[in-house]
Amino acid sequence: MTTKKIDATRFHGQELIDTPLLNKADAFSDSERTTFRLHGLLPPSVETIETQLERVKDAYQQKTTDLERHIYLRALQDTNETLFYRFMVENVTDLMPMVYTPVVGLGCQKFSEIYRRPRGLFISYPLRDSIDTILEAVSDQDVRVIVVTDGERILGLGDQGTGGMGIPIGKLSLYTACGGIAPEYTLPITLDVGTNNQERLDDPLYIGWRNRRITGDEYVAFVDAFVAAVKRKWPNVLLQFEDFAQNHATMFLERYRDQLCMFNDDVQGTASVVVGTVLSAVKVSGRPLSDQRVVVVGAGSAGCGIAEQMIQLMVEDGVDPKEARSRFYMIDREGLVLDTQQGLWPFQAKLAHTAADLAAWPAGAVPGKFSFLETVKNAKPTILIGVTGQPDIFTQEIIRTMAATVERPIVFPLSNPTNRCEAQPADVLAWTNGRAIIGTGSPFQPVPHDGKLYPIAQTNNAYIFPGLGLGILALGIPRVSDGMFMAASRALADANTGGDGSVPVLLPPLSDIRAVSRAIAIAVAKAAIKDGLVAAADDDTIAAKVDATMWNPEYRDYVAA
Ligand SMILES: NC(=O)C1=CN([C@@H]2O[C@H](COP(=O)(O)OP(=O)(O)OC[C@H]3O[C@@H](n4cnc5c(N)ncnc54)[C@H](O)[C@@H]3O)[C@@H](O)[C@H]2O)C=CC1
Ligand SMILES: CC(=O)C(=O)O
Ligand SMILES: [Mg+2]
Repeated sequence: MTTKKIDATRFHGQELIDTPLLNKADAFSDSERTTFRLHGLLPPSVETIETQLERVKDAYQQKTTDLERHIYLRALQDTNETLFYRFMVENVTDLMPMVYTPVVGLGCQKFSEIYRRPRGLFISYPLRDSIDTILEAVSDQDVRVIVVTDGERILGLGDQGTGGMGIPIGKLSLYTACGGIAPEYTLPITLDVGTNNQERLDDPLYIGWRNRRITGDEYVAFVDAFVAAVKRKWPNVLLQFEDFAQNHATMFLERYRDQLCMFNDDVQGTASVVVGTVLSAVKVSGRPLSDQRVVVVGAGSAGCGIAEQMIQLMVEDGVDPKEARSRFYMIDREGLVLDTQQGLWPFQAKLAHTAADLAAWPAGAVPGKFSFLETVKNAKPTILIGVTGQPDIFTQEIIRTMAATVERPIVFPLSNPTNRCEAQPADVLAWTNGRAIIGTGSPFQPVPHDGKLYPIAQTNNAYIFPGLGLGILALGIPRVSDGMFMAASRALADANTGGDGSVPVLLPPLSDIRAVSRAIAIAVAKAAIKDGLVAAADDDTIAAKVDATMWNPEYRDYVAA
């Protein structure tokens, strides 16, 4: 039995109904209607949330396109958050694709067109001297988690300018639906520094700052000013960077990670979910981790983050650090990343191969280079990961070449949304006669093959950040360490039951995501204690703090403040 919570509010009448965090619509009780002067503003029937949900389900089922479903859910969120989250939590597998990838991608592309009412903060460059004042606009709110983007690399869809706001809103919806973080703690922010997307600039409906992106020192100074203002206003907040362009993601991570409680989801959250899923895939493959060779296609934020955490995993498994690094082959637009390549970012250079490493390989078609296919032929990877945003680059030839030398190829085309995925799971399974062990970034239906149904593991950072955030908030962890991500990966792998073994099952079902997030939160808390970030606590205390932090979407009784 849940205890009914009582909240005090100073809002009355229409203002109370118009506040999505507090609104209960016609579920306000008779006495609340009297206290808050709601009689007459609502029809006489007093309903339960269950009855309201029936109406929501009916309305949702009337929608005929995914974009309409997205708009409907966003409108519900902007009207009655408790009801929205109840609907989400009870139907997470079906609804997550509508508020998150893949449909949020379209939501970002059409953000200005479908814009209804504001949510979160838009901090535009022309207002750069007023950031503190802008943050004051939400000073009523107890902000504990911020997701911030500048909209430059939205999923695999490139620069969406202010439309990128769909991503912080979607990510924070998952913090609540999947991780149990109270919605009142969450704040989406878009840093509007312009856009280089000409279609957006030419669109009369575009709601952003109609300017090309500011760059260089001006841009960095603006982000610095934003982070400094956040620290002043909410010194203990968790700040998640999301969908920044490659040249900024790792740079800001290094710049701020010791200054406040922050992380970059595309670099670290992605690496963490990949490591968690790889741990399960390696079990299925029957080949020990120490014996795996990995080709990562897309040497960007996600790709290099994944490689670094996987190297760490191998090292923890007993492989010599240099040897572990040598097992990774990063492919970018020019083929295999080599140390002779001009213009590598430092995080790419650390993963580059030297000519000496590859002395045994026959020369490539282009002297001094190795194409993706040539690398697959020579390196004989057991694991292939795609994070390029380029659809279909895992061709039949690539997959068949890989599968010729490995019994159970582990193939993870991880780019989002669905139309940016590097390969169709059904093709990969067909090309490998059902031998491939597959993970994708966006959801795919299970694939029928040879009389069996193969589930496709949604290897998305959404399995990690809600639980990570829950652990951080529950214990008041002040910084985010690498150890916390590794603990999250291992907790994710531990939460996987593996099914009956007839087909690869790499991740627990999304329907269990709140329990998974709880387990991740506890593991993250223990890692933070181990890393000396917070005071020691026993297991029961940690679990109790995590449970006490988890918010459930149920109506509270209100009393006047
Ligand atoms: N499944 C998940 O949880 C996540 C998936 N992703 C996906 O990964 C993709 C990349 O994200 P980031 O690494 O942040 O972007 P990024 O821009 O930092 O990196 C992408 C890299 O791919 C390279 N690339 C582009 N075309 C290529 C080609 N044909 N061959 C080889 N390399 C090529 C680019 O040069 C760049 O270095 C996006 O589509 C994103 O949706 C990102 C984060 C999480
Ligand atoms: C999932 C995610 O963070 C991305 O595709 O960017
Ligand atoms: Mg992202």
